[in-house]
Amino acid sequence: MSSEEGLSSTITDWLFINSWWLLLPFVMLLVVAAFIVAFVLLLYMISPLISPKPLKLNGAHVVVTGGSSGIGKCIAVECYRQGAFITLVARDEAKLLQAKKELEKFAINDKQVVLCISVDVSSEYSQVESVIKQAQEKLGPVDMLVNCAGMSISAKFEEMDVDRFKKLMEVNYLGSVYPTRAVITTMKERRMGRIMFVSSQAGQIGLFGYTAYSPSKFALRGLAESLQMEMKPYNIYVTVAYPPDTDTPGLAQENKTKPLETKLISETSGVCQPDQVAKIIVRDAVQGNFNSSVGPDGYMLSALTCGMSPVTSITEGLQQIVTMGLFRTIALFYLGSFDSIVRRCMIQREQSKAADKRE
Ligand SMILES: NC(=O)C1=CN([C@@H]2O[C@H](COP(=O)(O)OP(=O)(O)OC[C@H]3O[C@@H](n4cnc5c(N)ncnc54)[C@H](OP(=O)(O)O)[C@@H]3O)[C@@H](O)[C@H]2O)C=CC1
Ligand SMILES: CCCCCCCCCCCCCCCC(=O)[C@@H](N)CO
Repeated sequence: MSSEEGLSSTITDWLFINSWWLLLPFVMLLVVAAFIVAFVLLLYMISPLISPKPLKLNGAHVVVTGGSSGIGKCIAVECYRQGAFITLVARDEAKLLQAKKELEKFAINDKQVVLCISVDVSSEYSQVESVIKQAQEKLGPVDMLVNCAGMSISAKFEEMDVDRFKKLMEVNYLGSVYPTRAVITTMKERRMGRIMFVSSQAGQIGLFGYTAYSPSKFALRGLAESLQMEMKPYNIYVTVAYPPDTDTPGLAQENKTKPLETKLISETSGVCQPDQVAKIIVRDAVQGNFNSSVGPDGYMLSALTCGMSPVTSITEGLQQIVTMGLFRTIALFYLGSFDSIVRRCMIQREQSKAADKRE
């Protein structure tokens, strides 16, 4: 007797039946059930991975807060070049008009319009709501909102003016909540739209000098994740962008007071040009990608910090699964080098203080 016959006779003995083939229907049922379970599991895994339909920028109405300078201006240019109608939002009217002039050089047809609105996005919700209403009356419902208005202050925690913590939260976080709140009802009704939040690499890792800035950028991620879960059934897609240092008036301003440690640590991922950053951000927003990063460091940081954030393509999900352990290993080296920068700067400061005393 072969071992197989031996096994089937043991099972049939145990079940008190005399022929193994009587088990066949049960075995088949089991196999079918297993297939159904596997299929349902696969559907669950695949369903969040289905990519949204890209947004057509030609003829779309795009609102860009912080659109009068730096990254925001370049995002506006990028959308305008693809045929969009643009509303620029910022406080300084002269800068807005200047940006409008620059944008208009890139028109691709004579119907395109650039509207300028002067408002502080962080002051009063009612004000923001009323200017968005004006913009919608003039250029139609908003198809894409880019929340780019923001500012950065870097300093050591104990040297940061206490009111700056509140200020950065107001401008960077609430200044993104208000415009979003003002456009979302119409987007839901139309069952379409894109919301973009411009965070920062400093919204993925906390760094020396960014105790006030980083939290305001981390907050955007929490907002974006929650909002995306609410908005997905309405075909509204949320994107969070995490740019590295980018050559803008905002960065020049920040550099005036930046601690040496922050400077040295930030140099790790270099300085990008705003038009390149804007191209990547606009491409990701059009595709409805939840995550938008720039450069190899940006790619690693995003894979490493993906957590429970939504996935928008099968390749993105697979890449995260495969690379996470490797990137964590690399990250440990980065963290080691940041620690050593901080230690070296501290020793240097103490030495120069001691030398000053001796003189
Ligand atoms: N440059 C960089 O290195 C990086 C920047 N970022 C983020 O990108 C965004 C843009 O940065 P960047 O281009 O450097 O900045 P800029 O300082 O060059 O531009 C900031 C824009 O936001 C507007 N703005 C600022 N505060 C307000 C407000 N309260 N209400 C309305 N508009 C406002 C400004 O106009 P006005 O002053 O007239 O209101 C301006 O148009 C920021 O959110 C920043 O945190 C992220 C990563 C890197
Ligand atoms: C595998 C792990 C890779 C880790 C890479 C780490 C790179 C750290 C560099 C951080 C740079 C922070 C830029 C902040 C820019 C900003 O928002 C302000 N300039 C705004 O003005």
